[in-house]
Formats: sequence, C-alpha cells, structure tokens
Amino acid sequence: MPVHIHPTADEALHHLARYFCELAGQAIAARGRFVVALSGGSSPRKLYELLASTAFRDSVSWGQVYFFFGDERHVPHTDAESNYLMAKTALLAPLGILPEQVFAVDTSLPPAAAAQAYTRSLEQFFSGDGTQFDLVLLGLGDDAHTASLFPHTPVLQETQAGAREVFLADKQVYRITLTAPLLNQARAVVFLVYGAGKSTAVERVLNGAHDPARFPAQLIAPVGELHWFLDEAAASLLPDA
Ligand SMILES: O=C1O[C@H](COP(=O)(O)O)[C@@H](O)[C@H](O)[C@H]1O
Repeated sequence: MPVHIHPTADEALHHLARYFCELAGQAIAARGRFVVALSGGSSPRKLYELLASTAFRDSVSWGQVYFFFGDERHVPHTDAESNYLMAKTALLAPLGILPEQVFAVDTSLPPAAAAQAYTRSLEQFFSGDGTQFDLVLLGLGDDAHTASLFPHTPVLQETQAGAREVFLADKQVYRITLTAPLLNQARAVVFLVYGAGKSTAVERVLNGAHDPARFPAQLIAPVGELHWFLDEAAASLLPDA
C-alpha cells in the first residue's frame, strides 16, 4: 500500500490533485464517466479549491464526473457543518457542476430514512454495474475515524454495502455514512491527512495492532488501489518518516 509522504501539506495536495486528474482521465476513457465519493470535514477543502483553480480545472472533463459523499452530518445543506455545503462552495459551484451530477444526502429526512434513501440512490445510479466508485476520498479524524465510521459504533460491524445512520452519543448528533463494505468496493481509495495533530492517529492506523473498533480507518482495505497522501507532520511518528 503506497504511503506518499510529502514535505508540506501543499505538496501532498498538489500530488493528490494530479492523481485525481489522472484517475479521472483513465475512468472517462475506459467507462465514459468518473464517479467519486467526496470526503468532508476540514482537510479536503484545500484539495477541492486546488482542483477548481486554474492549475487543474482544465485537466478534467468535469461534465463526465459524478459526485457522491462518503459521509454527511445530519444538518441542513445550508449549515456550516454540512459536507455538501463545503464541497459546493469549494469545488462544485466554482466548476459549474450541474445538479444532476451531484448526489447529496437528503438531510431533510430523519437519519435512518436519509440513509435508506441514499442507499437507494446509489443502487439506482449504479444499477446492474455493482456499486463501485472510481475513487473514494477519505480523511482521518484524530480519533482514527474515517467517513463517519467512529470508534465503538455499531456501524463498524456492518457487513452490507450501503449507507447507514450513525448516532454520536458524546455530541448527541446523527451522521450518515457509507459502510466499510461499500467503500471497499472502490477501484481506488485515497486518504488525505496532514498536520501534526493527526500523527498519532496515522501511526495507530498504519502501524498499530489491528483493532478497528478503536481505529476504524483500519477497516479500509479496498479491492482496488489504496494510497495515503501525508505531509511530514502527519507522518512524523511513522518509523520510516
Ligand atoms: O468528520 C469528518 O472527519 C473526517 C476527518 O476530517 P478532518 O476535518 O479531521 O479532516 C472526514 O473524513 C469526514 O468526511 C468528516 O465528515
């Protein structure tokens, strides 16, 4: 599994942006479309802004790219916490992506219904082809969660590919997440992690004992490629860094 360690976050972001464009070109040439699951939280915003910048925007046939979300907070799409809003602001609106290319979680529904509806959207979109993303972008929380697969939550036991609701008891909030079996069907999965605050989580996930209940990102083992793009700060506790 390639772990790419770059001196700075900016360099990691540029290398990942180039990889994104490369995969998009290959997928569009082979299958006529590029289907991506976006990550949320704070780290990917800079990647999205970079992809929409003059440096990269002409490197992808954006009209053939379809966007889903690896996870979403159960808040309105106008809420500052919304992963959809972040992606819309940083990537989708600047690139003029059409609404029919974007599959957001319907957070106006109650959490379980929103998850069921999202599972159905995925099934309809991929009908017959199997639900396989060309690329899943993921981040890593400092508690080793990824998407909304949080430590010690029941969704970690899920064996079916789909979307599920997750209740975070400490924050008393719901999220919707794609399950590990679904994420693992992807042709490529990429973690983008930068900053010293993530170094312990990176070390535990990549080098610690296998304990996905504590380190859920260890559940990610796709049938396709798996890459980690790190800066030196996030990689600082890895033995070879
Ligand atoms: O909550 C979330 O966090 C993880 C990590 O996000 P970051 O803000 O620490 O970079 C992210 O992968 C997930 O999509 C997001 O909803």
